[in-house]
Amino acid sequence: MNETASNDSTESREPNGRIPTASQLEIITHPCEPNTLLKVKAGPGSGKTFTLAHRIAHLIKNRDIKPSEVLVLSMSNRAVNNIQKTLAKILDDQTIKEITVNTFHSFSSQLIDEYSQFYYKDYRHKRLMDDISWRNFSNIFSGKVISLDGESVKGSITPASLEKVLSDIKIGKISVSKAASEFQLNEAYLKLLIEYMNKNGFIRYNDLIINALELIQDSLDQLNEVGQVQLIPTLSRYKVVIVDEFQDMYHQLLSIIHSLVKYPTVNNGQQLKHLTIAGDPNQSIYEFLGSKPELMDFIDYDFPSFQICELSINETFRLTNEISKMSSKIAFGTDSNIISSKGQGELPIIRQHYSQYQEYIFIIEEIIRLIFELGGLIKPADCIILTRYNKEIDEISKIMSTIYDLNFEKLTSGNEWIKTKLHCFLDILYILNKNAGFEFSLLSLLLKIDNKIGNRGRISKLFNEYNSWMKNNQSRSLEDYLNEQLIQDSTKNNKILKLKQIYKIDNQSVLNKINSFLKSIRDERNKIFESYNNAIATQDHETIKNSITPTMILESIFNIAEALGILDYINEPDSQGKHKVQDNKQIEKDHKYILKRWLYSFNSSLECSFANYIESNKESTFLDHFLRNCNDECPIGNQDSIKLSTIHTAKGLEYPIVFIVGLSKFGNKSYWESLLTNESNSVSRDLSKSRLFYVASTRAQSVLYLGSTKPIDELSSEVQQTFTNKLPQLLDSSKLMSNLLTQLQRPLPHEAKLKSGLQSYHIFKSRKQNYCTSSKKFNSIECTSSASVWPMSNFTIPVPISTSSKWRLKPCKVMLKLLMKRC
Ligand SMILES: Nc1ncnc2c1ncn2[C@@H]1O[C@H](COP(=O)(O)OP(=O)(O)OP(=O)(O)O)[C@@H](O)[C@H]1O
Repeated sequence: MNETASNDSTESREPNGRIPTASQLEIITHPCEPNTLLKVKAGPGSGKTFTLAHRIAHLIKNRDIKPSEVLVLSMSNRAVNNIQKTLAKILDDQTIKEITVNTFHSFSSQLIDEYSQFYYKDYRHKRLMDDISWRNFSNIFSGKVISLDGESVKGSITPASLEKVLSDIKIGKISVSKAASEFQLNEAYLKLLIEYMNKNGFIRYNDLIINALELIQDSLDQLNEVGQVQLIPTLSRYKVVIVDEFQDMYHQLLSIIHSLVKYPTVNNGQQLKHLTIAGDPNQSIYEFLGSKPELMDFIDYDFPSFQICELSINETFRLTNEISKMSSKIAFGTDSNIISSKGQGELPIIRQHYSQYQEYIFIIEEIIRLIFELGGLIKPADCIILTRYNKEIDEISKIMSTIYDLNFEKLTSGNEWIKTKLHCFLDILYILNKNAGFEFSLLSLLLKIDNKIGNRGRISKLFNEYNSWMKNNQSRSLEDYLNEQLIQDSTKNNKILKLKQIYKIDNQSVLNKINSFLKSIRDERNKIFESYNNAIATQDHETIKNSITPTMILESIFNIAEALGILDYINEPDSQGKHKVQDNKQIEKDHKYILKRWLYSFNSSLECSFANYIESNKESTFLDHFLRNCNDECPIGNQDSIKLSTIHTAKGLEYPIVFIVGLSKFGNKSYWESLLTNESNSVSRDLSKSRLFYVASTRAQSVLYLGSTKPIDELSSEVQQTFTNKLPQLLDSSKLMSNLLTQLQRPLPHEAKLKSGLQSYHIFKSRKQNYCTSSKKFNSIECTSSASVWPMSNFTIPVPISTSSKWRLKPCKVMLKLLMKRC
């Protein structure tokens, strides 16, 4: 069914033809008076994001709302991108630029950056502490004697507890003195650490929301005290606040929505802003952060004086009837009341597997079959594999690279490399650019090059010495201190050198590393800024923008990392825990595959950020831009790679072909087993698991696969009615084919292409068979079929990893090769 409203809908029509339906149109055209709340509850694929984008356009075109008066917030960058993509189809570029569409965290971050200086005299530019920076901080400051501003105090606490203490103090859960007594800590030590963090502008990701809330409150307090308008201009400008993915809200985000809606609006008297929220309670999967499906109802209590209207959309544009029906039945035991605009498809597929490894192989080879058999109609990027944990993604990606040499891409909520060992690249760049808090980056890197027992104690000593030196050398940096010490060392007047005393281990080797590291920093800084200054002299905007490029940054990072001696650290696998006896060579190999993925992630992050930088009007260097935005700017994937994602990360996305990994590492049971057997009834159902399954299964546009440990006839009658265990024969199923073709908007390849695809698939199968039955080494065989037209043309037949020379190269060379290749 495609119930399309005729009159007003023509005005909301997109140039390429998507027209809002009647229920969508009711939401789009709903008024946006002050003191009103519009709640949109709708299921997966009903077009909530699509409808919100059209509503924004409608309010601007027909309701006298200026683009700059609209604030749109969501949880994830992906949701923000989706809204912007739809807006781009219906509004012009200039209008879109004036609308604020952002994630809660990024919005808060910009608010703090832009306005804190007006409200706090001694405000320092902030440095966002991601998880790894925070761990480094805890490692450096969690023990021994710390001396800050001349005071030396003793502290002794584990890094994990320190992290907890500081977070709890920050959110006001505990006072400093109470925390000190509870954790048996020196109160002065704790105070000094907090002061140090504030002085350097250190801020945790979650603190962004708290700080923004504080800023909003402080601006209102000033207004009350001073009695004159001291409002934050952006906030007082908004008249309409729109929140997508509302089912994911948790306490802090609700507080900020509350403050924003209640923030005074210029020329609007006492009236509060209009609020539109959209979400699906059945897709609430962030319980661990505090989100609850009921929040969509509880919001009414936050705005008692508001006129509230609730609307819904009962159709889905993503799911086939079969997938929609199965999802509701298996997840919640209910019939779906959603009508599919796509009509009939084929039943989802459930397959029995005997081990997790076997399931992974099945998935990969099924993707290969689908791509080959349809002559390249299906691209690798049309397929996504959904897992519960990142660990499973690592295992699948390892098999994909080692056995099949396939391209894959892991979807992450931010850029993956930031959460890995490559985080040290970020530290290098902070130092290179002398960003706020860069002395902390220096300490973090020093902790890595001196990796012997006692390194935390040595770093504390170094930090204390630097602080005493600072008494006579105000405002000079740790880098200056180290340089001064090393110059004295080279003049051999070194008996009294503090640095030498601290690093007396290792015959000078740490000192040498520090020395060459600092030199390389100076050299690379000169190179980069010389290029920038030369460009400034030309006064040509283009030349200035291109004066610091991703390639230059990569080269600098590489040179500095080499001088720092940090490549060993990057190339070394993480420790596997004492109890696991594992083959060391295997661990090393595994690490190299993962490292390859991280490097791609870093490289694409640079590329993506550079593209945004070139488009932006802001005056800054690319290095500045990258350091400010690398947490938020995530590259959009390419067509040649199969997608891998946890279910949480894939929320809000849709793919033609979806595989849900069924088997779990622990025990022989499928994680979903309670949903698939008669075990679960409406009373015993684990609703968090149900919602997670629902989110996973409703990502599928055409074909859905699920793994199980049991054969279909041993599963519940619901499973038997809503699934099949037969693999889809795409060319023989007209329903599935027409569904896929409409979905993909690509023509069916010619007969010849289909034929050669089939041929290639047979070659793949038979060579794989030979490989499996032969115990001899098998050399890499390129697929020599004439079908060189589709993306898998240079697909490599299984190669035992020992025969691959790719990773025998020196790791640093590999790194450089990979990094440069993509630039
Ligand atoms: N009126 C329409 N006509 C055609 N396609 C539509 C229409 N409305 C939405 N769609 C399409 O339906 C798909 C799902 O839309 P959208 O992502 O906005 O759904 P959603 O409700 O936000 O889903 P989820 O809750 O799963 O995140 C998109 O591909 C979108 O383009």
